[in-house]
Amino acid sequence: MCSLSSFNSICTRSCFFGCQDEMKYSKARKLCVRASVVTSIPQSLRTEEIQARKFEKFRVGVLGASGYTGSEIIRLLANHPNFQITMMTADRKAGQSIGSVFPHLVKQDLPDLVAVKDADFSDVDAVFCCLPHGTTQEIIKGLPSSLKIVDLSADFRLQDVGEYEEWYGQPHVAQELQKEAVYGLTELSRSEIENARLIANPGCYPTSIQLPLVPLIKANLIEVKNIIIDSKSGVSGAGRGAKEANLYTEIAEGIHSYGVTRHRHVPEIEQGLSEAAKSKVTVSFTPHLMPMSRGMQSTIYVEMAHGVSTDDLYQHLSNFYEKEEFVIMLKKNEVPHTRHVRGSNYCLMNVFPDRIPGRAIIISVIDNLVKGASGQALQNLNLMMGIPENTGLLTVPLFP
Ligand SMILES: NC(=O)C1=CN([C@@H]2O[C@H](COP(=O)(O)OP(=O)(O)OC[C@H]3O[C@@H](n4cnc5c(N)ncnc54)[C@H](OP(=O)(O)O)[C@@H]3O)[C@@H](O)[C@H]2O)C=CC1
Ligand SMILES: CC(=O)N[C@@H](CCC(=O)OP(=O)(O)O)C(=O)O
Repeated sequence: MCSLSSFNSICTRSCFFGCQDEMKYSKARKLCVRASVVTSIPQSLRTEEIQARKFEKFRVGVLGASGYTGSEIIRLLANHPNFQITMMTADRKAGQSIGSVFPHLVKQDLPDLVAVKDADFSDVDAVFCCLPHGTTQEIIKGLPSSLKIVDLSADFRLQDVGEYEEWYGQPHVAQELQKEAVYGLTELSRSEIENARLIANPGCYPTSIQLPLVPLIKANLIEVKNIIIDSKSGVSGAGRGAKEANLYTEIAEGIHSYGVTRHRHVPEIEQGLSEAAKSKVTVSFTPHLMPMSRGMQSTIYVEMAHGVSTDDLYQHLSNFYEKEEFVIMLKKNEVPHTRHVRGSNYCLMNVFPDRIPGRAIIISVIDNLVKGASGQALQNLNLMMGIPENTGLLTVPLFP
């Protein structure tokens, strides 16, 4: 018979099937889920909890289903074996069917969009909250305390409420919930996410930046001063709402910087890097808008610690992410392309030596709507519900 200690290393089908003895279900489930990065657990274990609750799947609500991240949640859940969308909300588009708002989703058998005030939260186990910041806190604070929530907005990402109020220019009206929220950068906080009720899903730029930098900072391989980050995003990052600045004529055939020195993601990036460094880290961060619908690249210029080479950075990141499903170090010298992650939950990265001795250039790419938003949100909800983290997320990128 297999023991708990043998589970700790790797969960294989054969070891699991031998393990029918006195092991506690929840502990086994957590260990298996952690190991699911390597291999998946048997369906029977996952469905046991669902069957015990007398319905086939966990019932999920999508708040803000008529927006871009909401529609990505719907797309990803279309083939998810354990989640069923039972409620979807919209604001201006309340009352409409999802097929009329998003024709590519017309074949999904889903309820019509309702206004949040008309949504029945007693009928769902978990919600994805895909609403604008500000609106989100107001709505989440009124939800039943039993609900699991993955919030894609920025409302619960900053631990320091004063910093939130300064950068977002509005008061925080759900400060108790802020204390409960867990920052959901999945690969870096698995155990906290598994036990969380409310996840603050990271911003797209902070995801692409922290995935390479946090492991390097924790290992003292790079200096934390003089970090320069140049990021580029597709236009879907700005949401579906009509804005003059996002018209085709304003975006096509050119690129431009925005939020120079004052983008709202600066405190979020600095919060994550400072926690890794255990000291205050400040960065130079400039985002750019690209004439593409989705995709994001961060090019990061760093100074290496004394005696450290780019090979050391490469080796450390390769080892750190070796067993991860979604974070991939490319072969040496291969350049990450946003086109190679479109529609997928992957983050591709690589490290290059700068011409200036002692400096390195790190490049990471994600799809802003997937690993930068809805894909990571689903990764987190899978973990929170005890489902293998990659479920519903093994979509192959769209190419070309
Ligand atoms: N787009 C991206 O790449 C990323 C976005 N995020 C964050 O995720 C959240 C959603 O983003 P995204 O999907 O792009 O945004 P969209 O603008 O595309 O969608 C917003 C959604 O919220 C609804 N909504 C707007 N105002 C209200 C309100 N007052 N009350 C209730 N519902 C409302 C809209 O309904 P209707 O359309 O019917 O008016 C729509 O369904 C935002 O907080 C964003 O910052 C995070 C990471 C990446
Ligand atoms: C291209 C574009 O406009 N991108 C958005 C970032 C999207 C995002 O992650 O926003 P939240 O932090 O608000 O969730 C922006 O720069 O505001």
